[in-house]
Amino acid sequence: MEERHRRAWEKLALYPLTRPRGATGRHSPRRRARAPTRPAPSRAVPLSTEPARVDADPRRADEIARALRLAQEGRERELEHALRTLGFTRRLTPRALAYAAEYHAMRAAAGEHGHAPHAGCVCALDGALAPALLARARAALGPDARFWRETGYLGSSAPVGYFSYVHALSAPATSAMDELIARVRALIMPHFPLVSRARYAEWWAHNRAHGCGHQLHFDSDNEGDGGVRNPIASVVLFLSAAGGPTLVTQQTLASNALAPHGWLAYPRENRLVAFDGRLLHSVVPGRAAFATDRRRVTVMVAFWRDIRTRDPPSGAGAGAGAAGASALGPARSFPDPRAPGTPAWVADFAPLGAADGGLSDSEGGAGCGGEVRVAPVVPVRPVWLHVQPAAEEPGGGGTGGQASLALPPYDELFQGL
Ligand SMILES: O=C(O)CCC(=O)C(=O)O
Ligand SMILES: [Fe+2]
Repeated sequence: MEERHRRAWEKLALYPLTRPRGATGRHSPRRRARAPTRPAPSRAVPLSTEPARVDADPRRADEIARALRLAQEGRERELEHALRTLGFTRRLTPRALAYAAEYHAMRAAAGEHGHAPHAGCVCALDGALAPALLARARAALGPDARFWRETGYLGSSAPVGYFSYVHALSAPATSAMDELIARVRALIMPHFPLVSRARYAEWWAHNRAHGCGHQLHFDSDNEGDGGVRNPIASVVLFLSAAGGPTLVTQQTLASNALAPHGWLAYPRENRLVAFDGRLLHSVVPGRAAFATDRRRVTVMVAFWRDIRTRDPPSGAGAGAGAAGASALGPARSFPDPRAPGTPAWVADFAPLGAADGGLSDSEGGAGCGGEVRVAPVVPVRPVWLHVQPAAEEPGGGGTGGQASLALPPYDELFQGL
């Protein structure tokens, strides 16, 4: 791979985000692969089902939004033309961008063979949290939870960047988030045994409009500053069933090629999707055909053997607002509910305790009520198609060829955002 391409892909990992509004990924726009053309997403909170705009140039953003519509509607020929004009050379397969409803996607996938097995890469489980813990998680982080406004994730005119909280796994559970983390960890341990060596969990959350996606990215410590480091495993826990699926590909930062294989995991309340923390992943923008006013709310948990907690100098509060905004950032300690100045939302994370089925034993596994079931992930292969050069434009309705897997510059990939 050419060195400049390598650097662009590495920058991608320097990019963890909160993009409530923009729908980019865990990565701050200023660190995107091609910052001049992909600046900060608009601060406007997407409250509609409109796809998010992530391009600074409003005309280009409009054209990308139009291309997404073409992709979602299967208008291949117009799409190819639009993408060529925009300078994209590869595009996500219609399997992803025009994803079918989950049932149909599963049926279609079931008839195919030769997909990469997903074991060790990704797994999905339904019924992840016991009812009491799910209710607590929804009260604390559900679509209408005060967390979103108090932190400034939603409704704030001042930008709030990526922010996350770190919990030591050896410490006793003092919050519902500790209980959630213990539960999630116990559930994914059989699928990702290295998680048994994790000593910390980092969590963050997203609350997006249906049409908002999240760009392909690698989860990384401290937004990749000081070197990219991936977690052992990352988990997406759905608190609602809106928006597009999570796409996990087999590509890692060390890959010299685009991944041929990927998997789609569909949003469903209380579904957990866990994947190897090295893998490139994204959120596909929700299809207009399935539009809903409901929001796509997810809690992410990354498991780390080591991660440094990065607390601001004491005195700063833990929320947004005049005094507290500076306290938000990557890898903070979870606020102490008794500390002066702790924002009100922290109280929503009061622990359930064993009696309520929160953390019912040291593994958070037994007695949690409800049945946990393996949920489907839909294999996607190929992940990428070529945007045909003009001379080779297909006679119409072409599907584009499977893309050569040589790693192109990140910004040549059309992801619908
Ligand atoms: O919400 C999702 O499905 C995944 C989000 C994600 O990858 C992230 O926030 O790092
Ligand atoms: Fe991520």
